[in-house]
Amino acid sequence: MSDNKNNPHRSPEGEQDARPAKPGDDLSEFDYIIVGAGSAGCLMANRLSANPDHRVLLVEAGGRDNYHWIHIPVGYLYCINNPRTDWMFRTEPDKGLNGRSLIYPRGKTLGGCSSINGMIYMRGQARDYDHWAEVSGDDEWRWEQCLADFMRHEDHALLDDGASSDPGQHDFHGHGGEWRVERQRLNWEVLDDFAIAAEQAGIPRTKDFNRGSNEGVAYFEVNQRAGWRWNTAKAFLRPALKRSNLTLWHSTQVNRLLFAGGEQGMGAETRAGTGATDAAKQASDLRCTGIQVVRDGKVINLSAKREVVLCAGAIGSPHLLQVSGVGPRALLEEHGVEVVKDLPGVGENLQDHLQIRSVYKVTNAKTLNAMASTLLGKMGIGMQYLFKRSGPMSMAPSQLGAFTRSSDDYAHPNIQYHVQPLSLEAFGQPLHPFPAITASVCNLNPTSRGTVRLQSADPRQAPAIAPNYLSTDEDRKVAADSLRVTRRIASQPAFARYKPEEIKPGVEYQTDEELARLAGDIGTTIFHPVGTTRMGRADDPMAVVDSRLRVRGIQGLRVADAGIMPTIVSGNTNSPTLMIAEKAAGWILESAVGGD
Ligand SMILES: Cc1cc2nc3c(=O)[nH]c(=O)nc-3n(C[C@H](O)[C@H](O)[C@H](O)COP(=O)(O)OP(=O)(O)OC[C@H]3O[C@@H](n4cnc5c(N)ncnc54)[C@H](O)[C@@H]3O)c2cc1C
Repeated sequence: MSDNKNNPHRSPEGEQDARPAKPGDDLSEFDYIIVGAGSAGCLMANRLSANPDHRVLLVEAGGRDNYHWIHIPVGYLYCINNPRTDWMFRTEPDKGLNGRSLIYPRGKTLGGCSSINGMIYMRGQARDYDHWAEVSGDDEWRWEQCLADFMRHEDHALLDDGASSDPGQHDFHGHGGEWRVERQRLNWEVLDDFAIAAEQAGIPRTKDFNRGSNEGVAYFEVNQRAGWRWNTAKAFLRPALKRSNLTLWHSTQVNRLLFAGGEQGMGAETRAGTGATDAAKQASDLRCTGIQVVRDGKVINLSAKREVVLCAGAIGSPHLLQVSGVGPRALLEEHGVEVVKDLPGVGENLQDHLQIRSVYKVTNAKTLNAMASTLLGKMGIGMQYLFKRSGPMSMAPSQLGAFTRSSDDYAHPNIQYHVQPLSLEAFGQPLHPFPAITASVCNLNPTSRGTVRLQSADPRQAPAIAPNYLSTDEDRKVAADSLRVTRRIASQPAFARYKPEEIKPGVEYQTDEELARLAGDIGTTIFHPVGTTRMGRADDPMAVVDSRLRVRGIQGLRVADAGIMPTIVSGNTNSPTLMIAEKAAGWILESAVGGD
């Protein structure tokens, strides 16, 4: 292909990502094709391309991560709900939220959600991973094994000097990897006192949330480097792009997966029936052979000799599977999609953390509301960042964290706090004109389950996202109890000097029923959708992937992103997703060596 415009190795936006073809290269054939350059996809591209013999293509729907607000931490506020960086999804009206529909941010740029997220470094609890091992029947998912994969790519700032006064730091943290973890660069007196109040309310101080039990209160650690956001594009992708065997196509949406084989060729299962013998035959025959993209108005098919790896996230991966004919038969047929493989679990089992944001108006306190309300204040904030890379512009939106129990019914922490020195009516709205803090609390282990379902056979049309929040009695009870825990903390002596006034949800509401309804009024996503392509044992009909993340009944296809979590982790989901990708990459490379 001499015409660069039609050369699939050329990025649509310029030369930077183009890779010169070597003589004899088939320009449409790779060993591995990775769909999505988000949190998982960037790590995956790095690992698979480390062997120069592997030709790897990474395809991302969003553009480059060259928007300044991606890199300045506070810019999070400007990346959410911005079509330059966000898919701009909305949820279906949700009964548990009293009929409200939420904006549902998902990163659409290199780095994916890691380019627009809150940067909190959190692994969850050991019991989360031990549970995955039980559900999947594979001890590789036990906490000890997962810990090794967390540490494999970690670069913890407390180990920068080669030693730490805390010996535990070496046992639980890595250094020299790509994924930078630092302490935050500012603190707030009002949050310091909130932490003391939490202690007075019975939540112990912790020095590290990431050793298997995150119980306690502390400032979060963040994925930043010297005051800049550290997204996965910078960490994993940029260094790998120097390799001539890695090709990146950004601004290119994958429209569907391509298949071959099965009982009667592509789409066999629809025609061949679903008897056990057929299923066994398809399991050995049906193969994902590549992807289809549209570039410059042209349909291009690209083939993967070894594997296609889906890293399109908990919304993008099930949607792509469904429009490609892999999903619940009835749903696909309803939308006129030919069934390639009837997998009822695709798009089911959506889990998310619902944050319930209590707002306390305070007096005698410095908060961002007041600082950012005057021109002088704004200039001061700008100067602090310019000269010291600190101050509110370096700020992760949630600074102080706490993990505790909503009631004595729980043997382990089942709620998480994100405490912010600011308040607003809703994301995208201005800060309140009075000093206030927000104590956001979420149920870490919700029992409500939602769905992601295609609405059309056209891959460009967004799927219907229905989280189904607060749809179980247990979740409504935890919501009510967690609001009571918030009140208990705010009423402790250490916080009294701020004369906290609960303006949301409002002290007049006290019963379980009232509080659960209010949780529905003020609850919103904390941006952690997972579970929609979940892993499980062979006899689990709703499992989409096996414990090594291979899509059931289809060769050459894996999912390695947040969607594979059978149950949501008890904490933020970004670094657990990287751990998943790290494991998956290891298995993919092992298969390559074994000729699998
Ligand atoms: C606003 C926000 C705040 C958050 N805060 C935190 C936090 O502080 N800490 C934390 O741990 N977690 C946080 N999270 C969650 C965390 O970032 C995600 O769980 C994690 O990034 C998911 O990674 P992923 O690889 O599964 O998906 P993503 O990072 O979403 O990557 C998927 C990629 O695939 C691309 N894609 C999708 N479909 C296609 C297609 N058809 N063709 C080509 N490309 C496609 C997308 O554009 C995207 O780049 C937050 C998330 C958001 C949105």
